[in-house]
Amino acid sequence: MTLNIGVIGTGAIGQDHIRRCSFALSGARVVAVNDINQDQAKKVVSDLGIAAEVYADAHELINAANVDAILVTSWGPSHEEFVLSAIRAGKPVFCEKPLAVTAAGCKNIVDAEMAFGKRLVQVGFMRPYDQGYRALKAAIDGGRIGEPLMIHAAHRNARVGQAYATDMAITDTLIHEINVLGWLLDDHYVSAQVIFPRKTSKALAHLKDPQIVLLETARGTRIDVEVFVNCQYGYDIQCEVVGETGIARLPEPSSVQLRSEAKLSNEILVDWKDRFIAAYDVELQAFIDAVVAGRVGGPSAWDGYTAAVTADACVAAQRSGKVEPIELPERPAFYAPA
Ligand SMILES: NC(=O)c1ccc[n+]([C@@H]2O[C@H](COP(=O)([O-])OP(=O)(O)OC[C@H]3O[C@@H](n4cnc5c(N)ncnc54)[C@H](O)[C@@H]3O)[C@@H](O)[C@H]2O)c1
Ligand SMILES: O[C@H]1[C@H](O)[C@@H](O)[C@H](O)[C@@H](O)[C@H]1O
Repeated sequence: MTLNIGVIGTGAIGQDHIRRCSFALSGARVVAVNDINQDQAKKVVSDLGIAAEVYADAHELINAANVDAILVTSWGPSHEEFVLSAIRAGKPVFCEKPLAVTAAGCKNIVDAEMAFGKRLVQVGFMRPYDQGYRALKAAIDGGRIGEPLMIHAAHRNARVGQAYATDMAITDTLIHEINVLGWLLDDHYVSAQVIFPRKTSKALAHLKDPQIVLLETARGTRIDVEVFVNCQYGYDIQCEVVGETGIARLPEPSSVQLRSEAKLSNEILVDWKDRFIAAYDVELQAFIDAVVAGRVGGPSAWDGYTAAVTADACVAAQRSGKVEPIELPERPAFYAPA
């Protein structure tokens, strides 16, 4: 069976996912697209040369008889509406992060999915599909470094645009660490604090950059994450786990090591699309395969919700300067790992 996919949002990652569903992955094709910028949606379809219908209305796309599953890749604030609409239609939906821009919005999705009675939602947290993070988790779970005590992490973007605000360092950027570090440790967060070091002159006036986020997990592991979104030099993701008997470090993406002009050097990537290209392929192929097999797996709406609750506490910590508690409700049996 070929899965017929409808895509809402044909911006940067929407185009990337349409391309991979159409040309890189197997078992699916994109038959419908929508964007509030209809000209852009039309251009994407024509540039890629795919036979997809351009819908003026996202809800019509969701309910179209020939659309089996939905990808939501529009702006964050529109995600909740489209995911709820997909659940109402009983269709599997892959939603890019964030699942919704508020914890309350994510909870609405969790409630709707539980009321439907079957998992339909996969959230686009791709890092657990990255080979490097998987190797790191295998080292931790295999007891190679003893119990994890601390994590030192960094999430650096070369630069961000005018629309990027101080709280987006949490809701748009740190959200990946919130997800992947919880998954790495199989633990959840109990408190957050945010510290603002000296501000870089490369950030726009309204943005506090860099930031250091301190997280504490239920088992007492302490995590520091440097979020630095105008670092200039590249897209750089670092993660070092300090355990009782050793240290495990996220591998660098592979690149040719050059000995040239009296220098030993490796290239650093600059674009998130390249850094996680394989992880995006694996996560979307997993979604397609699962839906074809009649189920949905991967990061769940509950994962999206708990990430949002944690992010809310971090944003509160940005504003208060204090250590903010994180209170998570018990995970419902509905979302127990398979
Ligand atoms: N997993 C990742 O690593 C990753 C990477 C990039 C972006 N994202 C997420 O993907 C989403 C999109 O990001 P992007 O970088 O592609 O942004 P973008 O601005 O390039 O594209 C967003 C698109 O959504 C469209 N849009 C906005 N509101 C809409 C609506 N109501 N209905 C239909 N279309 C609408 C816009 O016109 C635009 O074309 C964001 O939530 C972002 O956080 C995730
Ligand atoms: O939407 C993007 C994307 O999620 C990237 O992975 C992250 O590094 C950026 O900070 C964020 O703006």
